[in-house]
Order: sequence, then C-alpha cells, then structure tokens
Amino acid sequence: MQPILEMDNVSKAFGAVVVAEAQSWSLAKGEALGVLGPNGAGKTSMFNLVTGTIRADAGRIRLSGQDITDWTAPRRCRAGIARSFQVPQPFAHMTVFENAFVAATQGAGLSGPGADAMCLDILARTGLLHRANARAGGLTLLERKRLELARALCAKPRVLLLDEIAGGLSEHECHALIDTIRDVRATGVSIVWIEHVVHALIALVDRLIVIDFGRKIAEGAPQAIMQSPEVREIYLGIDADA
Ligand SMILES: Nc1ncnc2c1ncn2[C@@H]1O[C@H](COP(=O)(O)OP(=O)(O)OP(=O)(O)O)[C@@H](O)[C@H]1O
Repeated sequence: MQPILEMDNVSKAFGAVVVAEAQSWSLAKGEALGVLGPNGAGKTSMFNLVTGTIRADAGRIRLSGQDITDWTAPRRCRAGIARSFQVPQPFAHMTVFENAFVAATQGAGLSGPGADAMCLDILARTGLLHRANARAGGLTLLERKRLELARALCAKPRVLLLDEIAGGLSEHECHALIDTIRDVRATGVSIVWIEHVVHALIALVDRLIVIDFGRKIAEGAPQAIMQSPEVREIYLGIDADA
C-alpha cells in the first residue's frame, strides 16, 4: 500500500552541520512511527523538512504519493500535515478557544459554526474544554502541551507530527497524554512522534527509527530497536561491549 508520507533520500545541511543525510523512511496510513535520537541529531529539523519551514537540499518528500517537496508550508498544512512544537508556542494573549479557532480557520479552512463546533469537540477530546476561555499564556505545562495537540488537530491533519510532547510531564500526566494520543490515533490519523520519554513512545508506536547526525541508523519494531547494541550505545550511552 502507498505510504501516506515518504522521505526519499532527503538531505539538508546548515553549513557544516548536517541535519539530514540521504534520509529515507515512510509512514503507512494509520501507522504511529516513533523517532529517537540524541540531542542535536536532526529530529526537529526532520519535522521542519516535512512541514516545509526549511527546504531540502536534495531528495523528495511525498504525501500520499504526491510530490510536495516544492510546496510552501501553508499548502502542506492545508493538505493535511500538522505538528506540535517541542516548546509550546500558543498565542499567549488569546484564549484557548481562540488559539484552536485560528488553527481551524487558517489550517483546516473552516469558518462559522462548523469551525466553532470542531474547536469545541477537539478541546473536549484533548481535556481542555473547561479551559476554553482561559488565556493561553496562563496555562500549566500539561495544558500547554494539550493545547499544542489541540491546535494541530484543529488543522484536521492526516499526518500528525508530535515533537517531544511528553517532555517535562509527571508520570501521571504522561500517561493521561498517551491515552489522549491513543484516542487520536484511533480516529485514523497517522502519527510521527519524536520523544525522549522512551516508555511513552513504546506504549504507542508500531515502529521506531533512530537518527544520529542526520542519518537514520536503525529502523524496526520498538523492542528490537531498544535491544540493538548500536542504539544502546549511541542513544542510551551504554557501551555495546558492556
Ligand atoms: N536554522 C538552523 N541554522 C543552523 N543550524 C541549525 C538550524 N536548525 C537546527 N540547527 C542545528 O542542527 C542540529 C540539529 O538540530 P535539531 O533541532 O534538528 O536537533 P534535534 O535532534 O531535534 O535535537 P533536540 O533533541 O535537542 O531537540 C543542531 O546542531 C542545531 O543547532
């Protein structure tokens, strides 16, 4: 079956810093793919390449078989690619509802009662309905993470990119968020999830890829990847001979 998202030999460098080196991977429809890698490996840059906020130096990116490499970021968003940011970036002076509304109107192209209804539904699904009229700048970390997810969902994504959404949360908060992401996944949205909180990833994803210095160094079933000596050495700092 044709992948919903495909990176085909994508390369990108900022001067001497290589953030993607002939990277190829794909995401099946309905799949949840986890991305691991040490700090600075190029994980967020990978999302920037997919969303179009940075341009690839080489290679092609496809969405449902269509070449989107030369598309602008807004066009990719309207075509169904949405993301959350590692550091939540809400419009701090707007309310939670208004933040969702911007995504629904600008991302999903909705208007009027249809936009209102979808925002309310997604705020309910992400556990934020009771905070709809709160100013986004006054939210707790968990609420800001939830708002990142809500805003991405309000753009009606086919592909949802989550960038370290579990980082900084307590164990209990993390489990609650995993449940919410699982519910999102059950609606058929395909997910790529970058995360350092490994147990959160493994609880949800079908497959893992590991990135180091912009290179994909491993790919496979989560348990197999976590047992790989190369991954344990590069990512977890555990000597392969130990
Ligand atoms: N616009 C840019 N210009 C120059 N260098 C950049 C730019 N964006 C990222 N980099 C560099 O590219 C490297 C990879 O950054 P990136 O944010 O993609 O890593 P990451 O794997 O997401 O790291 P982390 O886990 O710390 O978030 C880093 O060395 C970073 O400083």
